[in-house]
Amino acid sequence: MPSQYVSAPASTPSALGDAIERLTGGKLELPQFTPTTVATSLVAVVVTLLIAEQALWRSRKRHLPGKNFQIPVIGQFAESLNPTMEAYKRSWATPLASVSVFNIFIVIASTTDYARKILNSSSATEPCLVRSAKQILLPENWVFLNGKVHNEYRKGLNVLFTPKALEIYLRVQDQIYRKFFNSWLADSTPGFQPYQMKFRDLNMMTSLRVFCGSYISETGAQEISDKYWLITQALELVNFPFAFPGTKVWNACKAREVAVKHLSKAAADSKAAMKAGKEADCLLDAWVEQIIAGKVREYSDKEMALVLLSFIFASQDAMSSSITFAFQLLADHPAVLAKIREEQSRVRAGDLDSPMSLAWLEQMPYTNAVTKEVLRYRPPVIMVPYLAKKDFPINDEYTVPKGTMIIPSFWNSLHDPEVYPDPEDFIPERWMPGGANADGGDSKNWLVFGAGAHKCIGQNYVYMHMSAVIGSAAMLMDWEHERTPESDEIQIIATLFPKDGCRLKFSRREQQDL
Ligand code: HEM
Repeated sequence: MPSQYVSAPASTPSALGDAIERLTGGKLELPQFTPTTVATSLVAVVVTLLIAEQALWRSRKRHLPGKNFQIPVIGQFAESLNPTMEAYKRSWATPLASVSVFNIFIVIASTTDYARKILNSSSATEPCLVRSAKQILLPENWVFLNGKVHNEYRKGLNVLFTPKALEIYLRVQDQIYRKFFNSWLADSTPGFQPYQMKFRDLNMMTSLRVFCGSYISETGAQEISDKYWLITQALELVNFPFAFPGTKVWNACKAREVAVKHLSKAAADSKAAMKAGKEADCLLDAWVEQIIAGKVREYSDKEMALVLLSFIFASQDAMSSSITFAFQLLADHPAVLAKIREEQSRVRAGDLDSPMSLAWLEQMPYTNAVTKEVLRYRPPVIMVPYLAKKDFPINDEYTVPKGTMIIPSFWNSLHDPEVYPDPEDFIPERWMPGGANADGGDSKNWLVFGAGAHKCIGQNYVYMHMSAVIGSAAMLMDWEHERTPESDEIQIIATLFPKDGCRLKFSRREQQDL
């Protein structure tokens, strides 16, 4: 049997030497590796790579607007670190634009038709969120599923947003709002304070209590809320590529570990309580109720925790942004606030103690119109990064190359004067009978929640949350806004916020004002 390994014949070196000598006439001259030749070769390699990089950029971008040359290696990384509305608006000035960051080729699409085409082409595109999202949310999280398996998973989660479930959440929400309102009213700090982070806290506590009821302790909820900011900070369009200790992504992963620990325990506790016959009073309970009834399949504690994490991840920044702008805009538009109060007084008929209900909300078209207008005027999510899974012909002239990050952007659609007259003005009346958008239906420009298979699953909860918080605040409190030169400037921290942090002062509304 031949051996598996064969040694080289002992004669090989001398045979090779003989052959070389015959070929070179005995004069073999090896190149001289002087420092100069090494340096010259290195320069040649680097220059070739740099030319190739620029050539690749040009070949991908073709005729699309974008810089003619990119900064080697990093491209437009510096700009992506501190995104500004002015820079974004420049990139939305043409229907398609192109940028490159760390050689990630990015196409930005800013018309309604292109945005819809990208969001609805699930065979060619899929959400890629920002690159850090997979590290933070964990690759097995359902939000990274696509196609049929994503649809199936999502169907199972729809039970969490039925009117019956939303009614339960509304009761929880009202308690949290009142707790926060009271703490703001009790704050004796003189003058105005930035409220953006306080709205964030309100929103995080509302989410945690709506999702987990009392299965998370006060300290646990506070711990998640405090650490969650680290996750937001890591959501840059392009992060430093490695999650080394101390980097934003590393800190965010640590924050996620804490959150998942608390959320998994909450899921286990809800299962035990519901089996023991408890009445559902939070999202986890509503979910377990459906599981026990056999209407949806079993989910492990970790799986439920990751779904809740995805909800917090998807909602926290966007909701905080909208609530911040709602308070600022209402202070700046006292006539709008007065109309909300008039509607609230009428529907509540003087009852300020009962929590808001879905039936009440349905009778508050003006408050709901304000919610819609806040979302349109300052859409929290101005773009969603998608990935071209294959070459994707976006129009007859241009095919987005496979592997491109392709970003549908929503600002232009929501500020389109053809659809929303005077788009730069805050006009809730446009959604009321007789107004330009009175049909209230989602026109094709209404991209606040995206479109297609991954359209926001929480949108009904968003409308309800916004209208409930605005309505209750309007009845219970007065507030003033300190306008600064930066009040109308927009800062982008994953979503949009007023640059000065929204400086407000709250006071209790006297009974005779009601
Ligand atoms: C003002 C608040 C919110 C805004 C503006 C918003 C907007 C969006 C947008 C634009 C998308 C991407 C859609 C697409 O790719 O086409 C999205 C996805 C998503 N949103 Fe929201 N969202 C908000 C609040 C919420 C809330 C409160 C929840 C959960 C309770 C939530 C859960 C999700 C989830 C899970 C996804 C991914 C859905 C999927 O991949 O199937 N969002 N949202």
